[in-house]
Amino acid sequence: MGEAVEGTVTRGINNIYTVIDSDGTAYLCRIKGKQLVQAAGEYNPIVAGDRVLFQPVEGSGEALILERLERTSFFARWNEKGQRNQIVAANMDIVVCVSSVASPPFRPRFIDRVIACSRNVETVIILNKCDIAQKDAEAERFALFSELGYRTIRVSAAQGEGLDEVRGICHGKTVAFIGQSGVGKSTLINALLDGTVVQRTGGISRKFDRGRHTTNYATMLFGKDFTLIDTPGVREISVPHDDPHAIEASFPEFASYRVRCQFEGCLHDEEPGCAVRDAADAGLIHEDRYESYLRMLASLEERAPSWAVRPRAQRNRYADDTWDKEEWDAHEDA
Ligand SMILES: Nc1nc2c(ncn2[C@@H]2O[C@H](COP(=O)(O)OP(=O)(O)OP(=O)(O)O)[C@@H](O)[C@H]2O)c(=O)[nH]1
Ligand SMILES: [Zn+2]
Repeated sequence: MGEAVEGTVTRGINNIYTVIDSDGTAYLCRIKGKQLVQAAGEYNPIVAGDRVLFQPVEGSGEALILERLERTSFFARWNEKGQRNQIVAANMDIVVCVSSVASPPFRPRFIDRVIACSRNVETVIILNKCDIAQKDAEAERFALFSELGYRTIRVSAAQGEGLDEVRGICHGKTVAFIGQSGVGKSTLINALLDGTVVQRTGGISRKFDRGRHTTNYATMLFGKDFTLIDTPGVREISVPHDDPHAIEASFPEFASYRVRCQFEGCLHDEEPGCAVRDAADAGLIHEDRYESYLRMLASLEERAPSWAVRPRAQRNRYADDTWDKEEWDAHEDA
């Protein structure tokens, strides 16, 4: 066994992970002892972008992963089938949400959810297929994102419009691309890489790559001066089950009102004296954004697994002022 070294996971397929070391040498890895202490009870222990400590088996090109290092950021979603939170990619500098003017139809609430699933990382919003005419109401809802402080870029991947601006934000960064199926994410990524993808995974990983898996897992791709994490296109996205306040944090327009809510820890639904709801009623917060927020909150309620703290239960605790931090922590640990 060689010495343990740090590396970056470029992808994982069926418990076989490709990890590159600081020289760019690729190793095929399994997890030592089948389970990582850091990942007990998680849907998937390691994803593209993870930093790991691994131990090469000399001369074999293979290695064992010993430890997952702490993530600086991640993209998480609720996996309906697995009934668990699923980390899709980790340690990215930017999440790019790719949406489209049409086919599939523009869905701003999908974008809202992508923002809520992006943890500790900036979300940049791309509107693709701008060669197709957009309805005024949809253009206005899209423009709202930049008014709220998000970077937005209008592109046509097919016609090459806006790509330089996308390259500009990717420069020197690791950028994860998330999008609904059909928005043109692959077309966009191919255009960005423009045939310049630096193949760093080596030939060895191909023997494990049976093709059909490739679109089900996130994969790191190396461009000339940026790194992309391509993620599978999805039809739906649900926010992860964790502290409901994490969702609220993805609505920056609530910030100036929430401090005036009657209850500390208000989730801005039916609580008495909610300043956020009042602001939405008065048209100071865009009604569709508020509705989008309420739906995310409701999804935590309706689809909550047994271990999750339900927002309503939490609100009731606030309301009668018997909120118990220790109880919350116990749920979190379970
Ligand atoms: N009009 C127009 N069509 C585009 C544009 N970009 C992509 N398309 C088309 O949209 C369709 C879907 O493109 P893909 O790149 O395969 O979409 P995707 O998001 O990778 O889809 P998944 O593989 O399902 O995740 C294709 O028919 C593309 O030709 C664009 O800028 N304008
Ligand atoms: Zn409130």
